[in-house]
This record gives sequence, structure tokens and C-alpha cells, in this order.
Amino acid sequence: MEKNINVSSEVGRLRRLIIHSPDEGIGKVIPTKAQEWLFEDIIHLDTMRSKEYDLYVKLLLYFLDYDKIHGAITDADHPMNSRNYYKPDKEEYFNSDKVVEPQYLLSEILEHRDVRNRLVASVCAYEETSYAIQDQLLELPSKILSRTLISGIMPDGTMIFPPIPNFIFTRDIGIVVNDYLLMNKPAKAARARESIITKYILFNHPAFSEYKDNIIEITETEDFFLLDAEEQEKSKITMEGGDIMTIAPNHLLVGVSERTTLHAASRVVQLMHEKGIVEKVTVIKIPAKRAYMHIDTTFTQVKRNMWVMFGSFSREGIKKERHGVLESLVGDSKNEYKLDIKQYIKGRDYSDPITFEYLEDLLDDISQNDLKSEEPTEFIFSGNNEFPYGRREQWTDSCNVLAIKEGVIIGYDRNDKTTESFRKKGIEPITAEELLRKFDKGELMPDEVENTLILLPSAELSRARGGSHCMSMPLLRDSLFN
Ligand SMILES: NC(=[NH2+])NCCC[C@H](N)C(=O)O
Repeated sequence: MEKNINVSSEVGRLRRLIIHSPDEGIGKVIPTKAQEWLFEDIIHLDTMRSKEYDLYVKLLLYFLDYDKIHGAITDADHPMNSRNYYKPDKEEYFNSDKVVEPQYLLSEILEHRDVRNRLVASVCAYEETSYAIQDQLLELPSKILSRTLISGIMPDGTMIFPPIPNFIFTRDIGIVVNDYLLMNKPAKAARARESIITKYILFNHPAFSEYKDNIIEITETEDFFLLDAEEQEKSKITMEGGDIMTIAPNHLLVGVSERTTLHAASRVVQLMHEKGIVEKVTVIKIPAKRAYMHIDTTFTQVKRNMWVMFGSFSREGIKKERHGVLESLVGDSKNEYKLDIKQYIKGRDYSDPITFEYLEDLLDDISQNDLKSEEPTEFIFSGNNEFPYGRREQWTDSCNVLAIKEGVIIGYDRNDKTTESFRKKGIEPITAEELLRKFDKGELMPDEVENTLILLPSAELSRARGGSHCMSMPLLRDSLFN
């Protein structure tokens, strides 16, 4: 039987994924709420959609669902058609089962009375909505209700609860590990409703029905409830998908970061082993800082033997920090860039994990041993490691790329120094507009694209503090070992 959920690497040919197009809630963010809602700024919604995100959707459709999009663009983008092709509540919506939109899946499950009642009650309880509003919501048509539950905005324009502007970062709501679905437990209140909605979709939509027993929810244990508030703060479990990478069929990476706690990581290690999902789990501790909230903001994979990473976390970067007398007096343990990397193998004593001194050592081991690369491992550094571009470009997601297949990746157009480094390693940049033009004209077929960095316009998108890796939750990738 054909599988519809399976991910066993970061770079195998992408076949299905979940993405969410920026909804009207994003256009309601105001400056005083931006930080709490995890945006660095307010954005211009029309630009973000029609000049940036829609291009991402078109690229994905071309690569994953060619017949849906080929020949459809002129109509889809005609100003008279109000972008309805991209809107899940409209007749003209592209409705692909390869490029999947949670708002659409949600509208489908809301057709069932029982699911509708339970979900509306859960959301209203969480958002402390009045009973009267709850009743009004229950009467809305499913497509409208779905839109409202996500955006927080009623059809008459009233805001009934806050938006969830980060829902575009579908990576964070959960991760597919082989044929299991690991649900997140968000660290930030601003992302809680995303998680409630996702849970209902995964447990109730027929697309996931065969995988119901494979959904893993991580919850607190009973001891936790009796801890005092301070202890609870220290030992709570939060985990977001940007910190989890299914890097090889038998190997999972787990970041410990601003968003994913040590307690969460240790539970993931145990669960993976108990359920026999993967044998190797590597935990990578990065500094708990806003600038690198998840590990996927500091490195992602380009192909079997190629990675893009934040230079400050590299061997060179760390050695540079060590040079002075002051640094030597302070010592490595105080060097915030010195990552702590521990690998746990099923059956091996947990008190004796394998350690890696530098991130490159781990990534090289993955390329050579897990993924059987026949070529040396290569690294591309954010901003070409030039001062101060490494940090500038990491902030605008130079290290956060989505691989369509080995060597073909989508990144942002604004990270010029990183782009230049890609070019030097044989990954040629092309703008999304230009590539789409070639696809539209039939000058190039998506499957013919090799060794390419596709540059997505990003003036607005990058203000939301996430890149294409964050904006994707892969459901199905081809295996790298066929
Ligand atoms: N996987 C990621 N790196 N996601 C980025 C999420 C960005 C989002 N604004 C947040 O702070 O939550």
C-alpha cells in the first residue's frame, strides 16, 4: 500500500507537506504585541502574501503536484480573482493532497458535529470566550469556522481571540519520525492554539486515520502536578518541531533551546527507544536565546554531504573565541557557543553517552556513517563567516533552508554572503520569480532542477523570524536508500 506519511531524512525527495498561508490574523499584529506574539515587527499582509508566500506555494505545487498548477497560474494570479486560488475557504482553492493546508483539513473535520463541539469548546475554554460567542461559533459554516478558529476574527470582522500568527511555521507543530507523528508542546502561550487545532486534525482527519496509534503526545507525569511553582518551572516539558530533525532512518536530533527543555529531550530519548522508532538520538544543547530559538535556525541540511550552519557554533568560530587571555581565564564552560552534544544509543548505558566536541563532527558523522556519503562532507557558513554578516544573516534565516531533494533548496533572497558561499560550493542561486517563469513557460521541468538555491522574496516573511524550513512540516519524503 502507498504510504502517505514517512520521513526518514531531511533531504530525501519531498512528496507531501503541511503549510499554512499567512491568514488575516497576521495583519492584525500591532507593535506592542509583536514581541509577545513572537514577531519582531508588524508586517504588510498583502505584500507578504502576494509578493512572497504565494511564490513559495507555487514552487511547492510545481515540485510536488505539477498537474494542479501547470497552466493555472495566469488565472490564479489575475487581480480580478482576489487570490482565491490560495484561500482554503474559497471555491477556487487549489486543494492539493500533496501541499496540504491545515485550515482546509480543519474545515473538513468540523463537518462532524462531535468534533466541532469538542474543538470549539476546547478553544473557547482556552481563550476564555463567552458562552454566547461559543454558541455563535457552533453555527458557522465549517469553512468559515475554520478560518475564524485560526485567525480569531469573526466573519463580521470582530476579533474574538488573539491571532496565531506563527501558524505559518508549521514545522513547529509536530514532526514526522519515520511513520510516527511526534506532537509538540509549545513553550510560548502565543502558540498554544496552534497545538490544540493540530491535535484535533491529526486525531480526526481521515488522512491520518491509519497513523492514529503512531501519534505521540508528550505530557507531564503525575509527579509534576505536585511540584511547587519554582520546581515546575525548572522541570517542565516543552518541545517545538524546529528542535527535532529526523536526520536518518535510525537517527533523531533533538535540540535543547529556548523552546525545548532538557526534560522534554530526555523523554524523547526514552520514548524513541521504548517504542523502537530510532536507535540513535542525539541531543544538542544550544544557548537559550531568541536569536536561535530552535536548532533549525542554526543549521539545516542541503544534501547528504552538505550542510549550512551558523559559524559561531563551528570549530573555527569557537577557537577564535578562545584566543585571548580573558577567554582562557573564563574557560570553555562559559563560552556560550560551545555546544553540548550527547548521543544516546538504544541499549547503551545512558550515563555513558557518546559525545561530539563540535557540531561539524556530528554532522560529518551523519553524512559519512548514517547517510553513506561517498564524498567528503562540506559546510557552508552563514554570511560566509565574515564579520558581522554571519550573525546578521543567521538572524534572517540563512541557516534555515528547506530541501526539496538533495541539493535543491529554498531559502531567503536577502542573505547575500551566504548565497555567494552556496554558489562557490556549486549550488547555483536563482530567484523564485525566474524559476517559476521557466516552469510556466515549460522551459524547465521541476524534476530537471539540480544543485540550486531558490531565493524566495523575504522582506516581510523574515520579520516573522522563521525561514522555509520552519514554514514546512514534511509528511512524506522518498527514502535516501532505494
Ligand atoms: N522552526 C523554527 N525555527 N520556527 C521559527 C518560529 C518563529 C516564530 N516567530 C516563533 O518565534 O515561534
